[in-house]
Amino acid sequence: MKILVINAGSSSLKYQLYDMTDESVLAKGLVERIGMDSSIVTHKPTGKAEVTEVSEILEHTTAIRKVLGLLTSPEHGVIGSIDQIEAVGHRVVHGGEYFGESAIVDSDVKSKIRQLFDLAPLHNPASMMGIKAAEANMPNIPQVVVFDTAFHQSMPEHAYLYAIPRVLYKKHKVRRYGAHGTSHDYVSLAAAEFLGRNIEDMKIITCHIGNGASITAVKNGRSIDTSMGMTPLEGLMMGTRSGDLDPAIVPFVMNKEELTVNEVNSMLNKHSGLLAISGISSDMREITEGMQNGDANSKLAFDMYEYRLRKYIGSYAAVMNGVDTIVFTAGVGENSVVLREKVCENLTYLGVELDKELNEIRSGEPRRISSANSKVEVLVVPTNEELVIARDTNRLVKGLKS
Ligand SMILES: Nc1ncnc2c1ncn2[C@@H]1O[C@H](COP(=O)(O)OP(=O)(O)O)[C@@H](O)[C@H]1O
Ligand SMILES: CC(=O)OP(=O)(O)O
Ligand SMILES: [Mg+2]
Repeated sequence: MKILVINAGSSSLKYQLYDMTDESVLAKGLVERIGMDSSIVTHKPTGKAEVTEVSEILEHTTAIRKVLGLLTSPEHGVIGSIDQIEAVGHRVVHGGEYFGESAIVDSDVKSKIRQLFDLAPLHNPASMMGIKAAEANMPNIPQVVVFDTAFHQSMPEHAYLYAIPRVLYKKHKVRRYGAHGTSHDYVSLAAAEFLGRNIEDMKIITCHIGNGASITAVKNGRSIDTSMGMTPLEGLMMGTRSGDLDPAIVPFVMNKEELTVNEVNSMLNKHSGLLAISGISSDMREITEGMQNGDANSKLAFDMYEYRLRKYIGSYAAVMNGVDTIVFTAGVGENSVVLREKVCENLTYLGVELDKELNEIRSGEPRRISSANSKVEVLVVPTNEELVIARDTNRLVKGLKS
């Protein structure tokens, strides 16, 4: 079965086409700047040259039409016709309390995703645009949704409730949901597999640190706490998001700076984090470079990012009464040698001992970076959210057919 996986953002659309007979990727790519003056399409067909095109793409339906055109084009394509795509799998960030697992899209599922717009105003409307665009272009094939929040539905009440009037949970479902669950689930299982251990007996801390960043305590294979909250703003410091802050700062700043709700939301989501502190960039590569060139603001941004990550690792060791495995994943976690080194340097109290040479090895495979004497296994496990989405889509669509 050939499955198209779509991860739609408000102005971007990432895609991967899988052949599920061997889980190979036939092509992948990205449409950026949808709705802006010039959109950029980058298409990477396996075994053929990469193409970049600049064109005007005003909305997601056109973006998908463009992608389908590239996938079937004689020059850059990898399939003869759109009919070869048998299903589409979508990443949806927020599934609220409705979805503990993936689902086949129908009108009820769409209505629930829409009801969650309020809880994830930056993410769910974009997912819905992706779903609608896929339906418009491929009306006769099943669509599956895979939720970032699903893996975290196992959190106990004492971890997911906020200490605010309970009526807010009853009336508006204000609680912690977490995100990146597809990734935390995948890398924790891959870590257990790599170590040849049963995940049921493990205490794992998974650090998914990319553009968005979150950390999860995975005990006996289940998420028992995670740093993202009702929305993907809480927790770690991120590229452009503040992460944790005193909630009293919000009304204070709104008042002093005469900001609207939208403005303060935008400040915390898009103009904070590494970008705000460094004044240079949200990208950890540029921060590291700045730090190495002696830029004090880049160093401060790096130090704050690392410090906050280490605080969470300590607190999740506390909530699980110990930790046997720490996993680094996503853009920063998989690539930043220096961040992993700085974090581990200060975890010796847990029995962590980093092997600096192993830490410097670059590879796309799961690997150990702790020494043989370390009491805690420290691993780098490349994440693959798209593959999980393709697998879930495959499983659900096969179920539909049988
Ligand atoms: N070699 C590297 N060193 C440090 N950071 C890196 C490196 N390569 C990528 N990154 C970081 O990874 C981030 C992107 O992570 P990724 O998981 O791809 O994000 P997302 O999926 O949220 O867009 C970039 O913003 C960059 O900061
Ligand atoms: C939920 C979230 O933060 O997603 P991303 O890392 O893709 O921004
Ligand atoms: Mg990501």
